[in-house]
Amino acid sequence: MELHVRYEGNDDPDKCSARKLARFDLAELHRSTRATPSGVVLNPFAEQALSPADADRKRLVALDCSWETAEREAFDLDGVHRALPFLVAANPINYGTAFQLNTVEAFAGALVILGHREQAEEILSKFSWGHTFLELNEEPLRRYSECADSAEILDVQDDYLADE
Ligand SMILES: C[S@@+](CC[C@H](N)C(=O)[O-])C[C@H]1O[C@@H](n2cnc3c(N)ncnc32)[C@H](O)[C@@H]1O
Repeated sequence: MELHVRYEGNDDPDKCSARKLARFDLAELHRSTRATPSGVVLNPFAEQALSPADADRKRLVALDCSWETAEREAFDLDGVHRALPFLVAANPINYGTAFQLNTVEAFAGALVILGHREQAEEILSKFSWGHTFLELNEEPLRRYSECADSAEILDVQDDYLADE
C-alpha cells in the first residue's frame, strides 16, 4: 500500500512521525494539497469508518499537521474520506488518548484493518514505542479486520466506547 502525507510542517519537526517515515522512504511527503495524490484520506471528521471494504484501494493519505489546526476544513484532500474507529495512541505525546493518533499510528491502524499487518509492523519498527501501539490495540484491531463493512466496524467500536 502506498503511504502519502499532506505535510503542513506546523508541528515540531523533531517529533514528527511523518518526516521520520519519509526519511526511511516509507512514506512520501507532499507540500501542497494539489500535489497530494488521491486515495483513502484518513480524516477523523469523516462520516464513514474505514473498514476492510476499502481494501481494494492502493493509497492511504494522511494530513500531518498540529492537532490545533486539524479542523474539518483542513482535510480538503481528494479521495474517499474515512475515520478510524476507536484505537488508543501509544506515542509518548498522546499516550492513552483514544482517536487522536499520530500519523504513523493512523497509517498502521489503517493497514492492519485493511489486511497489511506486515507493512504496519515495518513502519512502527522505526519508533521505540511502535510495537506498543499494536499491543495496546491488539483485540480491537483483530476484530475490526474481521468486519465486512463500516456498519460492522461501528458495532465493534460500541463495545469499547461503552467501557470509556
Ligand atoms: C493531526 S496529525 C498529527 C501528526 C503528528 N504531528 C505526528 O508527528 O505524527 C495526525 C493525522 O493522522 C490521521 N489520524 C489520526 N487520528 C485519526 C482518526 N481517528 N481517524 C482518521 N485519521 C486519523 C489524520 O490524517 C491526522 O491528520
